[in-house]
Amino acid sequence: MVVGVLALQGSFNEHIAVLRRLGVKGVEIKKPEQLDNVSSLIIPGGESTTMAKLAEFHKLFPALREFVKMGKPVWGTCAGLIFLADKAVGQKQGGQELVGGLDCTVHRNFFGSQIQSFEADVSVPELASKEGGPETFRGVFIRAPAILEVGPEVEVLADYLVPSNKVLYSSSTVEIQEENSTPEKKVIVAVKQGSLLGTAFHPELTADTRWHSYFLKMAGEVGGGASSSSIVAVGEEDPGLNQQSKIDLPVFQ
Ligand SMILES: NC(=O)CC[C@H](N)C(=O)O
Repeated sequence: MVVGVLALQGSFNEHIAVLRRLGVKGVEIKKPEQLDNVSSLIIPGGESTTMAKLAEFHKLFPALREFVKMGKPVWGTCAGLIFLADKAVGQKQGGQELVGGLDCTVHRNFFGSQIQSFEADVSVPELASKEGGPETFRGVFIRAPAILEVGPEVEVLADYLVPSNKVLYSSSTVEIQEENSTPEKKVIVAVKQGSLLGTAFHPELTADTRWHSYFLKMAGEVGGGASSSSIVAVGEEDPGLNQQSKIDLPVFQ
């Protein structure tokens, strides 16, 4: 099984490294025609406005939209999630082009600016039921988006209770605070809609490979390309992963 990883900008190398650890080849996608050689795609985190400009320059948008429309599995992480959303708010002036397909509205910098990036455990019941392991996942949120609204077809896979000490100060989030009288707010940070998966955080920056494994199974079901034996289950065959709860950010190895 070969998984495409959009390699215009951002953490594509880290995704390819995780795939390698799971015994799966990840190939860089930089041009529209390269999408013909893969049956699933990861759109990494990075900076969505820059990524959109590069995608436009390389004439990738029509091919990416076609890929999504054909029902091929696509996973967007962070900026990738923004790319996949039907609607994004908090965009730079003039907005930015989106691939779309995922029936949701995201706030581009929901948690504030770069220095308000953080790590937190998010609740992941569906992931734990499919992949085993703990009911929480260590989310690395780097100037992360959040999902504000989802359509009826969208399954919520993870949410995060924003604690009161993380009340946000940046101008991009002021309107969110004003709308809510209580400072605590449960926000959606991972969703699935058919063959589309979106996470607001960066699973490729942790040692826990369950989201990758989950996506590979989605890709296998649609493309018939992944046998479950080609996917290393977390905590089973890789002894290093038994220590995953102790490892926060070793990441790119
Ligand atoms: N880590 C990320 O991918 C950050 C995404 C960023 N908020 C954006 O607008 O693109």
